[in-house]
Amino acid sequence: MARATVTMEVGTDGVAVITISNPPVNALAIPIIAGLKEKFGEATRRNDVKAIVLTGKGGRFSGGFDITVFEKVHKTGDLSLMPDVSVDLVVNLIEDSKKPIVAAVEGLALGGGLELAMGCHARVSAPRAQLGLPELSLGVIPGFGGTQRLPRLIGLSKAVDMMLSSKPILSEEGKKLGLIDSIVSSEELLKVSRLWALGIAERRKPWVRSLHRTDKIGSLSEARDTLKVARQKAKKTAPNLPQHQVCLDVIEEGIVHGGYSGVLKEARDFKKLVLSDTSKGLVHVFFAQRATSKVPNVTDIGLKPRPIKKVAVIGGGLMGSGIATALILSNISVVLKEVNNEYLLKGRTMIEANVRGLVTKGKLAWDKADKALSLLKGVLDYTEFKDVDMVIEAVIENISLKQAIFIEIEKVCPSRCILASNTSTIDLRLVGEETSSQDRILGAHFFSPAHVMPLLEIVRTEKTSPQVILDLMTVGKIIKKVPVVVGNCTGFAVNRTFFPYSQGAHILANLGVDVFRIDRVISKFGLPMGPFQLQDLAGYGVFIATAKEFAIAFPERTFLSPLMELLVNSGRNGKNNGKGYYTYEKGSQPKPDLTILPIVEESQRLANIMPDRKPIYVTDQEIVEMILFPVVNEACRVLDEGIVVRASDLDIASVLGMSFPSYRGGIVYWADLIGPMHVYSSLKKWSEAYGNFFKPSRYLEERATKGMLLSDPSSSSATSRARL
Ligand SMILES: C[C@H](O)CC(=O)SCCNC(=O)CCNC(=O)[C@H](O)C(C)(C)COP(=O)(O)OP(=O)(O)OC[C@H]1O[C@@H](n2cnc3c(N)ncnc32)[C@H](O)[C@@H]1OP(=O)(O)O
Repeated sequence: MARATVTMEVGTDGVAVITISNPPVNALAIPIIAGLKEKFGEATRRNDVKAIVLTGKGGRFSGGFDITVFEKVHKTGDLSLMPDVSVDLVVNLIEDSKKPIVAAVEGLALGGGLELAMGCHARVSAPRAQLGLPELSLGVIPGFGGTQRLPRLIGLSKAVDMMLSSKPILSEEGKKLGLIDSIVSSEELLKVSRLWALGIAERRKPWVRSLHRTDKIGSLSEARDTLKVARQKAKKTAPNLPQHQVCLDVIEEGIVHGGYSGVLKEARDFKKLVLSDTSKGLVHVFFAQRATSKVPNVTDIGLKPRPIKKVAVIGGGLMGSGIATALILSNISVVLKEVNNEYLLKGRTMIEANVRGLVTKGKLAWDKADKALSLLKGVLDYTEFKDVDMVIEAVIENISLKQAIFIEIEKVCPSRCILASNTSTIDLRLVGEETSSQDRILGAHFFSPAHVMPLLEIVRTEKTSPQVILDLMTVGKIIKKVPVVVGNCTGFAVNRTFFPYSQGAHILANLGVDVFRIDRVISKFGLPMGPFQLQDLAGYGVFIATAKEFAIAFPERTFLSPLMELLVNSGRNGKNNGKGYYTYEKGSQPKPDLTILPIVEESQRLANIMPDRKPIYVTDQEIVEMILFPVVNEACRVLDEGIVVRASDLDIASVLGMSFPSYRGGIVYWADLIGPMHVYSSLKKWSEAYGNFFKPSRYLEERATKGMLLSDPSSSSATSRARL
């Protein structure tokens, strides 16, 4: 591994260039911070140095403070691992330096990286550098003075927006806003930055200390109004995220009592937030997402991904058209195959609507939309398949139809072509059973809407070759998905793990708990909607079909709720026909439909699971746990069976595929934080009262009783509980 170093070279012009080197993103690791303190100290003392330029090696300024240090703090609880950077380095050694310092920015300056740059007296940037303060997405606030300097450089409103959204801007926008002083080509970056620094030393250019500026902040009352609006918005959009309100409070402190006072409060509050569960969860998700790229015996055996330029999608329904949209948006040619012109037209219309929708939302430029659509070709036969690199079959969930398609595509596609199925339920061994191409067959399980949802579950069988898995992982990344490689089983990793989610909700409803209360409690926990509203959205057909599938695979733990069929019989089909648990009218929020209550009562009568025929009493916390602990239990079985490479893959899959709140770290992480023993003993109690659906799995029982975490690798010992 390359060493983290800070170097300094002093030129004959009297400019010291201090360079951060810590590949791949020049993260500000502890040795880098120590190195910066040392070099800035030295440059300040040396008589031959007139001015200083700060830059990053390898075309990237810095990706910010080293997030692995947060991880260490989370594991140990030891805050002393956090170095004092904000005052010691950024205020004392950089901003208050007697020698001018210019940041030469290229590639990216994020978090602490941008904060260092803002402490400098000017910033020169190469084109299209990413500038941002994404700390809130890690559960903290900017901690090197960013909450104070960004508003002073670009104005309060835009600064609040950048911090609360965690989204970066490009240097071109930064120039317009005043964050960047000049944009020059990469080749000229250092030369211009040196001249700029000398220009400041010779008083030809302004010597600006950002923390002392007030001109962009406006009056106190204007600032308070802006912050009030931001607070109200954050309460609605991020109700469970304390860092949003803290960030606004810290900004306000600086506006009322001055930048330095703001910097001090920032440092204090930053340290409190680092230890929060929110930060633990979000930092875990950051690394969990990156870990999915590492698949043993696939990504570590020297294989190179093969280029995938042309993909055939079979089936232009909701999934097929979404998948085709994702591909063409990333410059991959698509042949869309349907069985007749009518269906083909429908598919094409959906794809066009997807693409135009992005344009309307301002997420895609018109010319890019046209370019993407020009990559789509509709066909009714297999002629075009002769030179495709990959096929993704996305027809209805019918085994014999899929088998027939795979026999056909094996014949017409080149022998190197990857044969993927988007099935969400069917065993992939069956899909390719009658072909002799099982080494190139795998699942490409997208989540609906496929051009929006970020997860791609890649399902391999024992026969799928590592090369084919690597190729699909690479395509997944090209089309901006997060590919997670999983094993083959009913429902694969995500649907299998979350199957008990709606089952648990139905058990509670049949035990007499109000369905609308269940939805409210689950939304408050952080899922975008409750289980019943989700059923309305997905349509009851999907629910009934998957319940049947799981009832066959896992009969001992499937609860057959009469409710769904009663709803269908009463003419309801959820959002599809505007009538479900809720009523749906265009332009307004779904409203609870109280006329379903007699239907729920009928279901309760038929299910007959209430003890003494009386509704049970549960707290809100019990509702969350009775719905989500069975999910944890199934996750344990998935781990036990080796369906995922590592526990954190299930975390990322739950966050990206099921919208489990990222700030809770994913389903397994959340359970580990609560404690496996509590999960186990609760399930055991409920299984005794309400049956096998809740029965703890062997894996959960073993881990809980041995004091291990659910995420511990099999060989870990009880001592690892101290990790959380
Ligand atoms: C006190 C301060 O205010 C607090 C902070 O600064 S907190 C940090 C703020 N910075 C961030 O949040 C940026 C986080 N990083 C990113 O968003 C992205 O990594 C990036 C945009 C910089 C680069 O993206 P990309 O090129 O796709 O590479 P990506 O795979 O994400 O990262 C490459 C490697 O660098 C690591 N990395 C990236 N940023 C890191 C950081 N700030 N600290 C430690 N490691 C980091 C990743 O974990 C990954 O490691 P791996 O190869 O072992 O898996």
